Amino acid sequence: MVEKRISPQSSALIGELEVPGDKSISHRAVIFGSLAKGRTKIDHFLDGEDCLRTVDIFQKMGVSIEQQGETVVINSDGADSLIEPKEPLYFGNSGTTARLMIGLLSGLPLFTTIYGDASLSKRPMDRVILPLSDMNATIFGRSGGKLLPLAISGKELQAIQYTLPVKSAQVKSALLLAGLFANGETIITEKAKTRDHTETMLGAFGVKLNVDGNTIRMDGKQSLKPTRIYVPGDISSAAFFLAAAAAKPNSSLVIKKVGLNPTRTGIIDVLMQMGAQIEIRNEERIGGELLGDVKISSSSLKGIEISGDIIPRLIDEIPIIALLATQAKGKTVIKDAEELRVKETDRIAAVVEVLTTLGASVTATKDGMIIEGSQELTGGNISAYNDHRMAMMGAIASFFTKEDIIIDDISSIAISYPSFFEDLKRITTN
Ligand SMILES: O=C(O)C1=C[C@@H](OP(=O)(O)O)[C@@H](O)[C@H](O)C1
Ligand SMILES: C=C(OP(=O)(O)O)C(=O)O
Repeated sequence: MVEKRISPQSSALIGELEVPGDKSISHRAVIFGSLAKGRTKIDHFLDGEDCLRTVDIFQKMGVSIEQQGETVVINSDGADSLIEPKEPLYFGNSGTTARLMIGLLSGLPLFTTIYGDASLSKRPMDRVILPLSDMNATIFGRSGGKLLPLAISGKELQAIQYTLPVKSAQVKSALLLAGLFANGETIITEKAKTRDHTETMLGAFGVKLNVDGNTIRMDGKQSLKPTRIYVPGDISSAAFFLAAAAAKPNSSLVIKKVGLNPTRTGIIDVLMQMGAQIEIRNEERIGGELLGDVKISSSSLKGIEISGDIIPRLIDEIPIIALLATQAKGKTVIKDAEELRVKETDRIAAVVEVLTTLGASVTATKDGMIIEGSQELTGGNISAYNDHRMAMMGAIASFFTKEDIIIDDISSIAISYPSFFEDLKRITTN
């Protein structure tokens, strides 16, 4: 446990910053690089705990991966060369590693057992196991096959046509990874578009797939060709500073080379709708992914309703959006976000608890929350619930409190943003 006391921050957020690489893209780069025969180099990789779990798993299956900070070099003999790990594979806190790897391991001729930390062991895995079972996968798990630990007896799978009942890029990606090694054509339809990094990166690794609206079609038995990947800055990490700068008077901040994939920019749309001043500059596309510089200046903000198809485009940003809403004029209503209940912690309950402790008026609903605006925040003892996004939201709250904030444990921040406090220091003056 690493407790942290943060005094009220009077400084505005000023300057330029590049945030670490995108977590979702970093995971996928390691997975696809390990499946491709040859050398894949990844630049601006996220050196965070979740992505290091994915690296470790492929090393345990015999892939040569050299990782030094933000540079990763993978030399693989391809998917056929992966060896059966002698020990159970540990997925730590990472839902993305778990869901994607369950999909992949189901279709490879290996027996594996997998487990995670206390948080991951509570998160639902049946959302991937059920469609994989339809593909003929053999997976056994705790709690009637719903929870980790799992045992997977990988084998040849049969492609399926599937409409995702949950709006989840992890489920979509798990099925695409299983589909890569299956017989036949995998057809996946989503009700709302979720992050499409898997589809984009499969294309960069030479896999042929067809995306038509919300439907993806991909033939199985395709092989991947190695490539070079540049990982854009993680907009989900940038979101903490963008939100702080939007509301803290006299702020002017530029986040450079941040990922601007439209399936991830719900936070930019929300900030604009709330009245933030935002400019996007220097847009470019690398490896199919859009990135650019985002300039934000403080302004007076208003509360809005956030619901429907935008939710998957900002799902991980809801804790920081909720904090921001306490500083806007009027009410903010968040709906259709029941997925928050099955993240690292129940993020609806956690956000409401933390903001209430800080003196805000927030009500939980079954699929979101209602946040009153123009709230003066006090300070006090809060829990991070062992959840990186809750810990960073708590730290940013110090820009708006009158008293110190004491966060029970900030160690989870290393999951997605190990240099969070150093970066925060660079853009503030106190
Ligand atoms: O595919 C991914 O990389 C992710 C998808 C989202 O989860 P769901 O697929 O559960 O919505 C997101 O919350 C998570 O941080 C990363
Ligand atoms: C939900 C998250 O990640 P994961 O599902 O990979 O644990 C997150 O990073 O906010």
